[in-house]
Amino acid sequence: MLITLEGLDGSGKTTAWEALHDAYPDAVFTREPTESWYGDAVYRSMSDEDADPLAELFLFTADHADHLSRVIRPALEAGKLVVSDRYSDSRFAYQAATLSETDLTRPLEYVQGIHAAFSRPPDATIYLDVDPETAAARAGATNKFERAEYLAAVRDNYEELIEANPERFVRIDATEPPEDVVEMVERSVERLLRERERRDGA
Ligand SMILES: Nc1ncnc2c1ncn2[C@@H]1O[C@H](COP(=O)(O)OP(=O)(O)OP(=O)(O)O)[C@@H](O)[C@H]1O
Ligand SMILES: Cc1cn([C@H]2C[C@H](O)[C@@H](COP(=O)(O)O)O2)c(=O)[nH]c1=O
Repeated sequence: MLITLEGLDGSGKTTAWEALHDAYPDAVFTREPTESWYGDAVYRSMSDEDADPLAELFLFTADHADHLSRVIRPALEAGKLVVSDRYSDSRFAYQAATLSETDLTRPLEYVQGIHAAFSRPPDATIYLDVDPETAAARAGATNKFERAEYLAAVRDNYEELIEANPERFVRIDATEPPEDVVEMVERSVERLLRERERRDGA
């Protein structure tokens, strides 16, 4: 089963992802951008204020393709639980926001269309919901995406994704204290695994 953690920068994904390690020692914990050379290229693009948005989308997408073939698909084929800190929804939400400043029409559909041909959608996605101002303040503007105005557009895209796939997303109020957010995430994962077991056994 593939569970992803999504949300704005600073929403607390990594805090929750780390907390889950103890509860699920046999699971595969992974993240995007990855630590491969494709991931390095992504970080290089993120540090360039003038990076071409379309070129940047394809760097992120190349990193995802490598992540899928090297980590995600083998782990799922081995029957593992996989928990990924960011995954394809990050591209849909972030790069669609970046591409909205170009001539490309319907960027959200465009980015989803690129993935449809080769990606593997998550079975469930935990969305840590936080307002853009809190997100930007927590994240500390360490990259060009961590600005409240841009994050507001990213959040609108996440909302569109949730509206289109309500059964896949679990929304958690990430403005609550960290220990409460972690507990809500842990309970959600427990419930998702129980439901999965019930479905598989039926
Ligand atoms: N619920 C919370 N309330 C207040 N601060 C929090 C909360 N969750 C996380 N933080 C703090 O916000 C900062 C970012 O947290 P974290 O790295 O977990 O977020 P993230 O979603 O993974 O961010 P990014 O996408 O930028 O990596 C950290 O300093 C963390 O301690
Ligand atoms: C996977 C992915 C990530 N991003 C952005 C979102 C964040 O600003 C950074 C990743 O930073 P982190 O602190 O290491 O989580 O990258 C993106 O724009 N598109 C993506 O697909």
